[in-house]
Amino acid sequence: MNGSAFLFWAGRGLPPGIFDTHGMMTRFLTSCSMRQTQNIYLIGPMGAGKTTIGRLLAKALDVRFIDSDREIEQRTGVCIPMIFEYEGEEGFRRREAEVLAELCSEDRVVLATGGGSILLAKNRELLHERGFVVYLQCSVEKQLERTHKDSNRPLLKTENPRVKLQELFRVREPLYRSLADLIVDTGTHSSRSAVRQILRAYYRASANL
Ligand SMILES: Nc1ncnc2c1ncn2[C@@H]1O[C@H](COP(=O)(O)OP(=O)(O)OP(=O)(O)O)[C@@H](O)[C@H]1O
Ligand SMILES: O=C(O)C1=C[C@@H](O)[C@@H](O)[C@H](O)C1
Ligand SMILES: [Mg+2]
Repeated sequence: MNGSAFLFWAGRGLPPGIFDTHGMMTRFLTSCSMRQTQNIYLIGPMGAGKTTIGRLLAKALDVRFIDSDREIEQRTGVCIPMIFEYEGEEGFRRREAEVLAELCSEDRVVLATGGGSILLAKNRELLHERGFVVYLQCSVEKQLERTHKDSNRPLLKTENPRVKLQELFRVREPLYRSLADLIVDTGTHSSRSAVRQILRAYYRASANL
């Protein structure tokens, strides 16, 4: 293992319980093993659990958690639906790319990205370069279940959110997959179980360097 501290928990040993992975399915892609990184970036569709799992993961690693959607809201002082209303999706994507570029310059962070952040090639490149990328995956049915009470997702303010989510899935799923160092199904696993899978795979990837 390279002596420079590229592991969050370098020198501290493994976080307790991360091998406690009974019954979990992990698809581990080794492409990241050539890159040194101190960051974990969560990608995936709305309601997949990026914010929820990201918080838990950062806590387990004792590193900073950043949610790019919240960061955009804090910087602009308005909520995401309002940005969509005044500047359209294009305006939002511009802001998102700016914020992402800044957040990707940080080290030792767990970053929950916006569901559409992978649409721009420059964002995908940055995420790939600077972090261990985890695709949190779940079915459209699960997404609907998890998002139906929340009005903070402008793309779902439509007559038929199911159709919208299916359309987004068709376009985005190949992009999420192509970028992922690890894919975790949050539809069938609890948040805590997802965190354990991520820690285990990240540790393995780092140990392969
Ligand atoms: N296994 C699970 N993993 C993650 N979240 C879950 C799980 N089961 C239920 N949830 C719930 O799903 C809801 C949506 O999760 P969350 O807001 O973290 O998704 P998100 O990916 O950040 O969505 P968005 O892209 O819209 O910000 C939360 O209320 C969370 O508690
Ligand atoms: O899937 C999307 O395009 C979005 C997901 C959210 O995280 C927000 O970034 C915004 O609502 C757009
Ligand atoms: Mg979120």
